Amino acid sequence: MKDYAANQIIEDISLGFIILDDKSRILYINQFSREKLNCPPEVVGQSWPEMFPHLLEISRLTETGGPKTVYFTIGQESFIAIIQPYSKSGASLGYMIMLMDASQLDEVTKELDAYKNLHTDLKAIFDISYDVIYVSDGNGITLRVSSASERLWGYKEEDLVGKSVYHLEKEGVYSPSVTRMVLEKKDRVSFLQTTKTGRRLMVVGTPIKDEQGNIVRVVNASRDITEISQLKNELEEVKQLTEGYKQELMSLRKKSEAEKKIIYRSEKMRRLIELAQKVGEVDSTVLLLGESGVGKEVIASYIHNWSPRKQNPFIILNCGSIPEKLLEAELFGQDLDLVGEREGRQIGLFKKAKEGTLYLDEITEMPLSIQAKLVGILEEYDFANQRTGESRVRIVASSSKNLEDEVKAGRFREDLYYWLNVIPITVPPLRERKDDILPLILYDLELYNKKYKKNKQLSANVLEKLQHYPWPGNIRELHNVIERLVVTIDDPMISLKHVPEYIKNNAAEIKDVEVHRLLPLKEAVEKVERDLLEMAKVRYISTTRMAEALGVNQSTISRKLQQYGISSQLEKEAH
Ligand SMILES: Nc1ncnc2c1ncn2[C@@H]1O[C@H](COP(=O)(O)OP(=O)(O)OP(=O)(O)O)[C@@H](O)[C@H]1O
Repeated sequence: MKDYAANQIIEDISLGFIILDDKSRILYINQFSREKLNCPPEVVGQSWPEMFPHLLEISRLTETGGPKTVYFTIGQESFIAIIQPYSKSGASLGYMIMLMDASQLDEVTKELDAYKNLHTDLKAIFDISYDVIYVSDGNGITLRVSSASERLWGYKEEDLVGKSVYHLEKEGVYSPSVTRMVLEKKDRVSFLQTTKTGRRLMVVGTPIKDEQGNIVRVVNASRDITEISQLKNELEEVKQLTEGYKQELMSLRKKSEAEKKIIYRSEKMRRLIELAQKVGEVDSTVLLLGESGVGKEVIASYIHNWSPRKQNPFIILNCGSIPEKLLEAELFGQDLDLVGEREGRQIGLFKKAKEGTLYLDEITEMPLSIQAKLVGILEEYDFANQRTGESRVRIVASSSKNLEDEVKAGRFREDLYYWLNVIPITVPPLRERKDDILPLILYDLELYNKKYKKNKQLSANVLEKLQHYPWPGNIRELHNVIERLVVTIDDPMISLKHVPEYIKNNAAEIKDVEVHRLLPLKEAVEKVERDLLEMAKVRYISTTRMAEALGVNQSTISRKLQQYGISSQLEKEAH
């Protein structure tokens, strides 16, 4: 084992080992060398330069003395030879040559070349980049800066490399330092920055972390958006101007429409209009409730036109008709990524409505995520208002659903409900203010006659039917029915036969007192009494209930039922 060790190892290892004497004769050559150099069997004692004339390089080196390293190839293989002279007491005794397979080194060399190329490419990118690319280490020491730094900040790469970003920030080279912020936040940071040279930059700083999560590099890219920003501002100004004109036009049109169009005669509506006028004078948030088509939007517009805000925009946003993402963008603004959340918000409708009124129609249709953001804005407004007393957009919201039910069902945020429910106004359905029906019909008849250049009349019977119909779609339905009659009927006089069946059938159900001919008063009163009792009998199960509905006492009902010979069975049940 002992003997084996020294000789055999040298013989067997994958390294070449050759010893030459001072005359360059081969004294020893191991297995690896013999194989790789294709030696003939009798090689020991032969002259190295004669045996291997193709390895002249090595022969020549052996003549020059000191240790040398040579790179050479034989066929497809490449080798490195280290030539080491050996001597004793100053006299040269010969040379030792070590041979190594250089194929592995080839790989390393290739990789090194690839890195060199990559470095050249990166440097080129760095230097031609329009953005400033800024690389620092985990301690904030500047490692590299692209040449755009001179154009954007007025500092060359050599002014910055090697310096701490904390120091450069203090010196005011840039402020704030995005690297510092990334190192503090340990996360990506982006913001807008104006440089000392007046450039507007969009800065994005990204941490590069090692496997343990430690920041090893911070890479920042700062893009010059001065021109874009100027263009954007100009565009925004133009947009605002256009929006302003549009709103002005709209509100002018709306104003005249609203003033013309609020048709009413009922006491309920008179009181509601009075309330709307009072509400118009203050800034409180209004919640308009009522069935679809009752005129909530008309009232909202009336409130706006009655308010000191009437010169400012009245903006309507139907929360149910726009997809969620678009609704969010409409309300709070777009380009959140580009301009940052706060600026983004201000471009939305809240900014557009300025000191006007924002009408949020069908507020219950607003997705919960947007409701949350709206609450945030209302809180901000409230805070700003308390602080500065500054007047902001006034919010009028509407709902045709019962908001409390929506809150209970978890579809509407309770806090938003309280924010909005400051002044609730319920617009009653048309069937609860029948006095308004006739003026509305006559108004529409005139409107559509004019619009379609017709001269239609409605017969007394038709007017009567229409007044007795419950109008589940309220004023919107009434508009549609009158428009359809005016457009589709050829006869100049629209009579009952032209009225849709569903109207006639439903109108009959809620018949009021009808008089078709002159008759003695006593007889008429009796007829009405009988009809009323018949109707009440169908609807109520006891004479007590009937008495309540007809506003008399129960004994009167019993007596009258007897008088007119109407079922006495009911009376018995009632007792
Ligand atoms: N008092 C009124 N006089 C004349 N027209 C009216 C009146 N009230 C409402 N209208 C008209 O009826 C239609 C429906 O009104 P509006 O859109 O204001 O109802 P709404 O309650 O807001 O409906 P929705 O809940 O479906 O949005 C509109 O064309 C409106 O101009």
